[in-house]
Amino acid sequence: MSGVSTVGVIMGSDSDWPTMKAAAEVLAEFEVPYEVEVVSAHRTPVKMIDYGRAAAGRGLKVIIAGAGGAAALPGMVASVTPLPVIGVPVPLKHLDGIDSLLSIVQMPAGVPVATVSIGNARNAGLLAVRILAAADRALLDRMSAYQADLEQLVAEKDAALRASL
Ligand SMILES: Nc1c(C(=O)O)ncn1[C@@H]1O[C@H](COP(=O)(O)O)[C@@H](O)[C@H]1O
Repeated sequence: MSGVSTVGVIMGSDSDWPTMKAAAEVLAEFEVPYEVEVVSAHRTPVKMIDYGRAAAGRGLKVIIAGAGGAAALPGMVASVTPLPVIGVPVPLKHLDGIDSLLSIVQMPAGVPVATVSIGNARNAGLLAVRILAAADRALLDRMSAYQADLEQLVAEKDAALRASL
């Protein structure tokens, strides 16, 4: 992951990585340069503000931010960067991620954070690719091919299911 990254994947704790790595995997699949870093609004507030303020200037185009529990990170980062931020609610032992989901999705007007479903970091990666693809014809074509593959996969599973009846 050397050179200029296009997507920043950040998370409140290293313990979020088992959930968040799915976002990194998608970015790798689509050959989108990305970086990964632990940044916490609660535990490392100065680092979080520095990261958010510097992100666009460093060449990042999208930030994916995952956090569990009282998930301030996605919204706080969104407040200090003009870049699109995608929040991933990370499910923890208590409350199953509902707390995180509500923390991320209930942003005040003026500071948007795109929110994916609980634990669905793969969709965060795919959404980041779509945002980038809006201004990148080659990436747009790859996203269309991915969608066609998905459709094909469902058709094959449907055929296999009906053949087993
Ligand atoms: N929600 C936040 C923030 C934040 O929003 O700034 N910083 C850490 N955390 C979350 O705390 C949980 C437990 O962290 P530990 O496993 O390190 O105790 C993690 O899911 C993390 O995202």
